[in-house]
Amino acid sequence: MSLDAHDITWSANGAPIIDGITVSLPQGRLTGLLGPNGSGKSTLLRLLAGLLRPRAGTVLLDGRRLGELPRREVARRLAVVAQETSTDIDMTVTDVVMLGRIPHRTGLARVSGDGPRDVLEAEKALARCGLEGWGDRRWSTLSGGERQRVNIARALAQRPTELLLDEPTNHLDIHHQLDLLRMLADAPTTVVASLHDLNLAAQYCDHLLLMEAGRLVASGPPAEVLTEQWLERVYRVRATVTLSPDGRPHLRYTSLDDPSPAFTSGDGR
Ligand SMILES: Nc1ncnc2c1ncn2[C@@H]1O[C@H](COP(=O)(O)OP(=O)(O)OP(=O)(O)O)[C@@H](O)[C@H]1O
Repeated sequence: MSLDAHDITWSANGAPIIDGITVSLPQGRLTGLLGPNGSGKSTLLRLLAGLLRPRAGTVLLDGRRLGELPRREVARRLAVVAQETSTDIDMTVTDVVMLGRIPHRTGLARVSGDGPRDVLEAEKALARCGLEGWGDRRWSTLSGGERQRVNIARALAQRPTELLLDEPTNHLDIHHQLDLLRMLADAPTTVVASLHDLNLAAQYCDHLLLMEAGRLVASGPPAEVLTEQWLERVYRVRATVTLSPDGRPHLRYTSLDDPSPAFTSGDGR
């Protein structure tokens, strides 16, 4: 089970958005995709998911070109949780989660609807997202964070081998952010998630990818990627990095434009 990109590019209106990225997602691990606003994280996730076709280069699933695989196989294998969700659909939580089971239906089940396995997977997925008993709630009545968790349950119900999530901690309170990242870190699935909270990325991810202006500028374990030098260059922040006993970095930062006493000297204060 592997998902790789080789020298992929993508552009819009002649401007390069993804500029020659080569990447392999570590199998069964949680990879954090980092980078400032507009650096290309969502676009890279869409390319890896086959939702966009690279202008050049290839995306390979188990060594086979994504564009040449049967769509059904890709729909079973890859699950995507995108950033935006529609607010006005009139479905129950169970209906939404069951969407994740559609690629698995074959033969008669395509028309006969949910089978016992589908129901079981949906219930398990809801439970993993702390949503037991929520099946009859109407989607349109859910809060932003509740919708986010239902969408993640839909992706888990799909039982993907590769799970791609665009800012999955968006809308979630800190308790649910920690629960989600722990669950993703413990899952036997290959997971890549774009994240803006660098300390959470450091705490839970096995592997990090750091993007800047459409390019992948650093990749590796958190302690190799979240360095003071990279943070200053890519995010324009001055950081102090300390390592916790398990070797994971912990960051404290301030903007380069902020003359904070913690980071200045000789100014008489
Ligand atoms: N279809 C498009 N047409 C024009 N520009 C686009 C298109 N898609 C993306 N872009 C531009 O490409 C850049 C990368 O966008 P992308 O959404 O991938 O960034 P991101 O790293 O996910 O940002 P954020 O952290 O703000 O979500 C942005 O400058 C965006 O405006």
